[in-house]
Amino acid sequence: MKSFEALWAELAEKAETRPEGSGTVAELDAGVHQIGKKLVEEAAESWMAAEHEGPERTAEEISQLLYHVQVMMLAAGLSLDDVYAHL
Ligand SMILES: N=c1c2ncn([C@@H]3O[C@H](COP(=O)(O)OP(=O)(O)OP(=O)(O)O)[C@@H](O)[C@H]3O)c2ncn1[C@@H]1O[C@H](COP(=O)(O)O)[C@@H](O)[C@H]1O
Repeated sequence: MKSFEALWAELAEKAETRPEGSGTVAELDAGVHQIGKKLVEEAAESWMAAEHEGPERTAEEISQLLYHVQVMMLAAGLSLDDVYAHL
């Protein structure tokens, strides 16, 4: 099982090393506008799953939302601490 911090470490390394075939690298190259659309889409899908589809689908959609949050953080040049400072 992967934690939020472990996923962050993995994505930050991919952003740095830009391996071939990485969806994260492709998303970062697509830019903040495209990442924002995915973020909103996954937020809406999380909401719909919570309202209509049960806990397992909701967890799946929220995991995708967390992934896109991290991609947006990378695109915005933020660190975990930059965000944690506001929690
Ligand atoms: N956790 C994720 C992750 N969550 C979501 N996504 C992406 O977000 C997309 C989800 O968008 P969609 O809603 O269109 O997907 P869908 O297939 O229609 O699924 P549903 O929403 O309908 O359930 C997926 O197809 C992936 O491209 C993710 N892409 C990658 N990761 C992890 O990130 C790491 C790095 O991945 P790469 O950069 O691709 O190597 C790996 O550990 C991956 O497991």
